[in-house]
Amino acid sequence: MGLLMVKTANQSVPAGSQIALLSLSHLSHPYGSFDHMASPATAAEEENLPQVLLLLHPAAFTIFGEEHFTSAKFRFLKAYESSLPLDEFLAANARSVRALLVSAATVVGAGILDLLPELRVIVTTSAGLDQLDLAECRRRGIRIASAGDIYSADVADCAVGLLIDVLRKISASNRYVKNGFWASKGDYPLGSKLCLFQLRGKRIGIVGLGRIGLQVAKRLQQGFGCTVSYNSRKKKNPDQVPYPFYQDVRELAANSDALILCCGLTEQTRHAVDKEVLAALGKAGVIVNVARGAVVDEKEMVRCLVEGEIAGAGLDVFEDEPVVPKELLELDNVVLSPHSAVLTRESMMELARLVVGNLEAFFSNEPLLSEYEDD
Ligand SMILES: O=CC(=O)O
Repeated sequence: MGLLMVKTANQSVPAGSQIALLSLSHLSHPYGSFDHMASPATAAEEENLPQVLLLLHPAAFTIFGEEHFTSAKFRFLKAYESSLPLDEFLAANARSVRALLVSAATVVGAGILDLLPELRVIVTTSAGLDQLDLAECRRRGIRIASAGDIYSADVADCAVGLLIDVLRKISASNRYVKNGFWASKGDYPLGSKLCLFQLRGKRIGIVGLGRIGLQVAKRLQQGFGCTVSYNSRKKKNPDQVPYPFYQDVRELAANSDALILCCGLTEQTRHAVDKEVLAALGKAGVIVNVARGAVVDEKEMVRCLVEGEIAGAGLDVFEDEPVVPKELLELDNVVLSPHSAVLTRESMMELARLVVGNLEAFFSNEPLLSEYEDD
């Protein structure tokens, strides 16, 4: 058994016998010390450890520091260290791998799973699971451990930050001052298009009231005096979640000043925010997306922003990352971040612990720490 490391996204990846698939693209920062990690086994001991197949961007993993993922209970099988194409590597080296470590950028479909017949667990560094073929995993009895709740507060903070920035034009004003325009052109222009909006009292529509959505709701209601409504797969128990529920995203948009997208990407939520929803949100409406780019029909959203059919957008995610529609780069009513809502030093440190903890639990036949369960 073992962990297999595989390259992701635009990179070719070799395949093997014991692989954990992981794309640690969001671990590429210095995150400090990891005193919690077990001391590495000796070379001889390590040879006998189960392998975890690691499918990830090798540079990201190296920069993050492999030492943070050390365990006396497993070792990584790094597909990217092989010159073989991924499928050949997997076929030759990973057939007995039972655990796979991946990230949000590592697409795992039936093709890869076919090459890993012994695979029993996928540990992903992501909260979202849209990169995994969940139905295939279920069918094959492969368990999944995600980042669970680790990022929720950070993503909620980011969503609120993006909303405030769009309404108050913080980034745009920052550019204005730094470009020397305050001195050369006078006060920041507050014409009809560039006006600043108040956050207090705004009607917030949250799409996806899970762990992240609930934290966004709490921040905006309790901290900023906003009213909150939501759309979700199912209506929540009103005793626990008192916010008004809208079954239809279009109706939610029609009753909101800002729509904040916090849902997972599924066949049901793909392009859930379409032309009609954007029209319902209207000229004074703002979109904030910390979910997945494809939850919005991006082309339509860009058109609405350019033509002033919605007021602004705060976007951490895009349909074709890292490609960002060039029209958005010009707009002062649009604030962009590079899918970095989860990236804090603290959450990355917690993530390393969780990843190692999940894999150790798996190899010790103990319950996973953050197992995903279908509902
Ligand atoms: O977007 C990031 C994640 O799903 O973890």
